[in-house]
Amino acid sequence: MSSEDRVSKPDAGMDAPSSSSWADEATNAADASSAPPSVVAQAEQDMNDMAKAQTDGAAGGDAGIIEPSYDVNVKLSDQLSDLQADPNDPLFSTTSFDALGLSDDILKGIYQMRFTKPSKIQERALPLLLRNPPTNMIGQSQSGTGKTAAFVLNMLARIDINLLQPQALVLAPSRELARQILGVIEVMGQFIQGLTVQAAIPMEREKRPNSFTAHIIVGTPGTVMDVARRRALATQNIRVLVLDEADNMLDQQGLGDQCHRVRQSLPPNIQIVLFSATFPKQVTTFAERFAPNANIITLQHQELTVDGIKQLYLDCPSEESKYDVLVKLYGLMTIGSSIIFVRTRDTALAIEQRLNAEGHQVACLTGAFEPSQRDLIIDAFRTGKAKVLIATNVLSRGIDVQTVSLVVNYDLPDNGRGEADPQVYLHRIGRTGRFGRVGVSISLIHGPMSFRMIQDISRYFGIEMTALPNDDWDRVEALIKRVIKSSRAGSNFKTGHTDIDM
Ligand SMILES: Nc1ncnc2c1ncn2[C@@H]1O[C@H](COP(=O)(O)OP(=O)(O)OP(=O)(O)O)[C@@H](O)[C@H]1O
Repeated sequence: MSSEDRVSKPDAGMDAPSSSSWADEATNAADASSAPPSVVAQAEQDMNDMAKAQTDGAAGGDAGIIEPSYDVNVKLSDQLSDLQADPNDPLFSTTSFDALGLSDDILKGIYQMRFTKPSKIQERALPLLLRNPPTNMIGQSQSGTGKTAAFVLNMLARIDINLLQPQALVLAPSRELARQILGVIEVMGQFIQGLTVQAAIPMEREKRPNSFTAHIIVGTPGTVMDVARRRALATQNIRVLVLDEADNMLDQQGLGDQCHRVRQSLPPNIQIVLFSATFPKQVTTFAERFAPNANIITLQHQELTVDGIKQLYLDCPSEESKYDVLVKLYGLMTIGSSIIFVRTRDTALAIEQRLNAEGHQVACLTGAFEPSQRDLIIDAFRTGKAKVLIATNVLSRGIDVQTVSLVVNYDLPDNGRGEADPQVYLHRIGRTGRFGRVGVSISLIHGPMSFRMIQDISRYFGIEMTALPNDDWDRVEALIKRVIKSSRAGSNFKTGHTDIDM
């Protein structure tokens, strides 16, 4: 397994957790997890309200058009303006981009992307990031709230365009995320004459550059470590280092060692910027050591979930029946785009083959594929050529495809010891509901272990998850369809907190 595969939890050849104890506890779990009628009725009411609000507020007319997410990707919307005017929303801000002291070329890039106002994290982080002398930052905000633009704008503002040397380096945990960030830099920096950006990610031998000389380098830690060691990357003028998904990057079980080695190859007094939606306690100390004396913007667990994402779970009668649920969900999954998260590469391949053999069209992306294959698959997903993607945790973080309206946790994320991994859960479901949009996540559970896991996740974030009825598929389908369809009917922004409050 290459280092770039190690996103949050390795997806390599592990078997799914054994559910042998299920037979004994089946009745309990089924009782405990089948939803009382009032919960289901409440869910139905909420989803009807949400769907109605979406349809009422929809501008209409863009159904079927799918744009690459890093291109011109934000539709101007009155609904978004409403969210950005709500002090309780993570997209709220009182300032404008104009007030941040950015150059005209950078501002043109921002407005070309149709960003009208900063989000909360952008409003709070940017003045601190841009201040001189540069200060380190550890920044946390909910998934899909615009952290990328915050660190990209800081880098663009700090580049000396006349110095043809790498000056800023971004590390991301997967090649897909590194390529996405590179795309954002290119679009945002398109009016800065002479700006160059280069990816340092695993490539087939014949495509590998001999040297990395662009102003901004975006890469995965293993490759960056390698090119720095081979002196193919001149590091002496690098003055900004960004770790996106920083908690994952500093995790000592994963990419931590490589990130530390990259850091050691850079000049001592550089600005270090760490961003993520999650900073679990065990990583905080590492983060503070990695980015000393940083300005810190953090959130409580309870503030982390995005309220535009309707979180559901379905108690399946058997492990095998989870597959049947996928088949039933297929029609809903193709209204927008969907990601099905599984635990292992083997499961991903097995489900892909079975669904395709049965006449459904699905794609699959895991760390087992060749780099060029991975690029083709994610690009097909971004442009809507592939609408349903089965993936391991390799895609759980950072991927921004605005058409994703449904995330399915076929297997719940676990920490390898049979316990839930709330952080990975949060990142996975955060692939939908981006920047004020609505989305649905459905976790398929079976047996007491996964029931306990979903309870632990719900307790961790202080949220109530909604159980779908497991004996009335027509009703489940109608409920989900209304939300997803309305989200494709026009601009799929949520229209206020009450739409989706439980
Ligand atoms: N100020 C803004 N106005 C409108 N749209 C924005 C703004 N800032 C960012 N966006 C859009 O919001 C989406 C989510 O942004 P981004 O991918 O940076 O989120 P994130 O906070 O990094 O999420 P994650 O934690 O999942 O990585 C992107 O499509 C981006 O173009």
